[in-house]
Amino acid sequence: MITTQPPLHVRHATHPAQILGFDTAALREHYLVEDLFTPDTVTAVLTHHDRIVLAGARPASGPLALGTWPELRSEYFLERREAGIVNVGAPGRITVDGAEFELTTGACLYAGRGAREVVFEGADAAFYLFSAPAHTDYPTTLVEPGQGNRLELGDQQTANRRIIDQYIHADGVQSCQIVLGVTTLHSGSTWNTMPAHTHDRRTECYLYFGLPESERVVHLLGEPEQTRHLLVADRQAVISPSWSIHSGAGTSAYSFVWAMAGENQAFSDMDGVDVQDLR
Ligand SMILES: O=C[C@H](O)[C@@H](O)CC(=O)C(=O)O
Ligand SMILES: [Zn+2]
Repeated sequence: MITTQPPLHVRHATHPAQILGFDTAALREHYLVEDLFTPDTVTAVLTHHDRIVLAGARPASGPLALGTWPELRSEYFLERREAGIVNVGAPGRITVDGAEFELTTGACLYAGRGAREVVFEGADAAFYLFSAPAHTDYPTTLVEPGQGNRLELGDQQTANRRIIDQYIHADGVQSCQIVLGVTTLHSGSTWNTMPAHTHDRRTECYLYFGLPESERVVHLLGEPEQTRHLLVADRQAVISPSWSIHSGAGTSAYSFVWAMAGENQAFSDMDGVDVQDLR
């Protein structure tokens, strides 16, 4: 069993006034998460925005165990936390306290508070984990790709035709805080989440995947009236504080895992912004 785990990268929360003075490097340092998927390693970032932990696990040459980090002051990672995990690589397996779950590409596993041992397997699997503090235990549950609640949004005319699969949400797999799903763009569409929105009660993170290596997503962030952008590659994540829009246009079609945590789980609790009001 491999348990390679570099130190937890801790990122402090930021105020919307700060982003106005950030140059490209500072924007990337605060909001972009690169290099989550190092072979035989669990890599993690803690953001103080809603105390979310983002992690990547790549069990390349054997089973890889999820450990904890000293900053969490916990005996094991899920002692006071829950996690939503999506496989963004080739099929693999996750074993949670002895129970085995096979995850095909795009499958989602909810691991509830109290699960002591989480082990990842699959030479070409790549597991993306989104975790938030939890106040009670909910059962560990697998959702096959496309088996959540499916929404068809957007239009080919506005280049934003996309499928939103909701997996962990109020009417689906139960959780304390996490709301999570996968959005997939139809071929020829480029825009996600346009018209854009904020939701002051939750932090949201996107993990882009299925994007060819030579392509990029131009991801918009910041307050709606003063936006900034990041150029994002495959398997990179973006942290959007509650005050930030989160929307992107790819140079080709792509998918992304969107996941939120905070005050409520109401998916429709968003403050929409008209396209012409963005700056
Ligand atoms: O709060 C919800 C999230 O931003 C995403 O679900 C939006 C999304 O996937 C999309 O519109 O493409
Ligand atoms: Zn959102």
